[in-house]
Amino acid sequence: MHRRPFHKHHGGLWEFPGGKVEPGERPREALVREIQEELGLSLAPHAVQPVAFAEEDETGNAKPIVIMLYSSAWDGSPVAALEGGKIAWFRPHEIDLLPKPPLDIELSRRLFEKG
Ligand SMILES: Nc1nc2c([nH]c(=O)n2[C@H]2C[C@H](O)[C@@H](COP(=O)(O)OP(=O)(O)OP(=O)(O)O)O2)c(=O)[nH]1
Repeated sequence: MHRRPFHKHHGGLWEFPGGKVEPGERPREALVREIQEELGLSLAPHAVQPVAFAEEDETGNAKPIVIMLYSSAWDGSPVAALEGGKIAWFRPHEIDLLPKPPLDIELSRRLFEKG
């Protein structure tokens, strides 16, 4: 998980690492780029699999946010939080207890929900 830098929106909260999709990118390409930029990890695009998505339910936001969660296999270890904040590994029950932004709360529920 990545703890957002304190000066940013939702600062100090723990989120799934990632970032915004740029124009002309597919979401999974954005994820591969962001994980390289933020963590120094190379993901193979074909190893990236969609898991869930969560969307803001409030109306009135000019740019409503949708976050897509993917899982992936990888080689190596994350280098550091290269763009600020902090990274750390947690077990599912620990992720439940972390302070998270609203959509990451929703995504972690989906990720760990039992069939
Ligand atoms: N992870 C997460 N982000 C959220 C939620 N709600 C919400 O408005 N956001 C905002 C915070 C950020 O502005 C944006 C996520 O973009 P990002 O991961 O690239 O964050 P960032 O602040 O580093 O981006 P930037 O604007 O500095 O480029 O979405 C939420 O529930 N979870």
